[in-house]
Amino acid sequence: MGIFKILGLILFLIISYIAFVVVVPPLNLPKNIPTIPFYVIFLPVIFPIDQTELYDLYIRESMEKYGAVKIFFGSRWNILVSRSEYLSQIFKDEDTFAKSGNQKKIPYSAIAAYTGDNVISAHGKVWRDYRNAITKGLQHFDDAPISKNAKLFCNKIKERVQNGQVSVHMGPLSQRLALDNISQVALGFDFATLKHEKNALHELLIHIKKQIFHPFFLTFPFLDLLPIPSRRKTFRDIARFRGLLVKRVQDQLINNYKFEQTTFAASDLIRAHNKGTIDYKQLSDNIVIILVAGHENPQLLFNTSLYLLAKYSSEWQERLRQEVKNVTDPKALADLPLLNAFLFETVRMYPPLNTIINRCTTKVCKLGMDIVIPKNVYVGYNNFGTSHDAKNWGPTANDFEPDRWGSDIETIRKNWRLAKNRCVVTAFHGGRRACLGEKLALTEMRITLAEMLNQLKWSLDPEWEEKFTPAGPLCPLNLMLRFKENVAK
Ligand code: HEM
Repeated sequence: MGIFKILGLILFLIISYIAFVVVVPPLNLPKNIPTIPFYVIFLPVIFPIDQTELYDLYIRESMEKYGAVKIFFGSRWNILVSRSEYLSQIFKDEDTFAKSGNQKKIPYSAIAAYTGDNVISAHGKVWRDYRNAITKGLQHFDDAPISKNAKLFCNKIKERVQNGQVSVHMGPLSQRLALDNISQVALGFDFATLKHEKNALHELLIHIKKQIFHPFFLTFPFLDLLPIPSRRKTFRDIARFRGLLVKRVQDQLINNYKFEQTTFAASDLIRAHNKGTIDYKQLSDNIVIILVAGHENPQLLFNTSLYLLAKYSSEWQERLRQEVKNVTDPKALADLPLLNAFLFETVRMYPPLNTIINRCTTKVCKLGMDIVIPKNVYVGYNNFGTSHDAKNWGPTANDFEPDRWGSDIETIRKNWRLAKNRCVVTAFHGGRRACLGEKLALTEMRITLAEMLNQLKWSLDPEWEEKFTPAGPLCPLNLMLRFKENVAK
């Protein structure tokens, strides 16, 4: 056999192997749940379809019938769950469905280099050490910077309106707001992107995020193992960003010992580092994750809230405007029925983190009564599926109806707690691993939306195509809004 024939045969075998691994789930995965065809996950790359449409067309029926499906994602076959009973089991049985984030799943990838080993993805004692360090700072915080930033944010929009800008692209502006909020509330320094249009750290962040969340490398992370020059540069840029970020915290809190007198989450992390509970890399990883989770997730929810208030402007924007107009104490916003029902419904309709696959089975186990899952299988959850399932939410599951939460604040709060406890809204996870930033994120929403409702009126730009993101975080895609000043204050 000639050399070309041998090479051809080897190539054929490699391609067949890859095709077999991608096209067909491993034979040991449970047979009694459906398989979503492997190509489904690639459709948004080829066609203009968003993830809510993708879910409705290709996943919903199987998911609602069986509560779990097999799905190809991140170079492997996973089990994706949306039935509340299964979620409740996964959230409770931490030891069997152990957290296994990117640092374990794809340690060689750019995304793992970015966020490292942190409180969201760690497991066991390491996780407890991280969580103990940051809980207090994220639960008890000063909301004054949020109010100040909300005013700066409104001024930025007004400037654009006064300069004749017809519509505003909300993504970049809301990222500035979210970065300034989390850096001032939890990390003890000011990112200052609202004050300074040009901001080197912000520009570097935008640049590396584009590289990290490149759909191709996210789908095939093993490509990060190859010596591709542009990807090597991405790794260097990530290291530079992390170094600069930690230096900002260091200059602001460590070098002048300010961490000793402050209660920022970052101050507690520094104390844990000084006591030897965590090492320098763990300190850096957790500073990075506070910035990442602490700005991206509220930014998504904020954009979705603005979108829904624009879409239902005559009803919801006006009702909320009336409700907030005489409230002067930001803390009192937490007691307003309409504002809170609106926010809970927004989270239900469009959970900012839609699909999360970061748990790995530590042994052969049973999900529910009869889905047998082998060891070392990644299991994730689909928040959109859970909160749009008629079994959980009745025939109006797909409709935006804030009134479903109740009409007085006690009932609304009770229903929110119940929805989380019953795992029919899992947007903030639940149980021991529940999101530590829920209170902070909702405070940001209330304060900023109230400020905006008082100062501005907005509508959807008629040119904007009403679509959500194709994959990953869920929010309106490239949202464009038109603003005018609220003169009848
Ligand atoms: C709308 C905003 C937010 C949403 C929807 C959200 C959602 C979530 C979700 C789904 C998880 C669990 C992730 C998983 O299963 O692996 C989580 C965990 C976490 N979130 Fe958030 N989050 C938000 C805002 C924030 C903010 C502002 C912070 C502040 C830093 C934050 C900090 C955390 C932390 C520390 C955890 C890990 C908790 C643990 O495992 O012990 N989140 N969040």
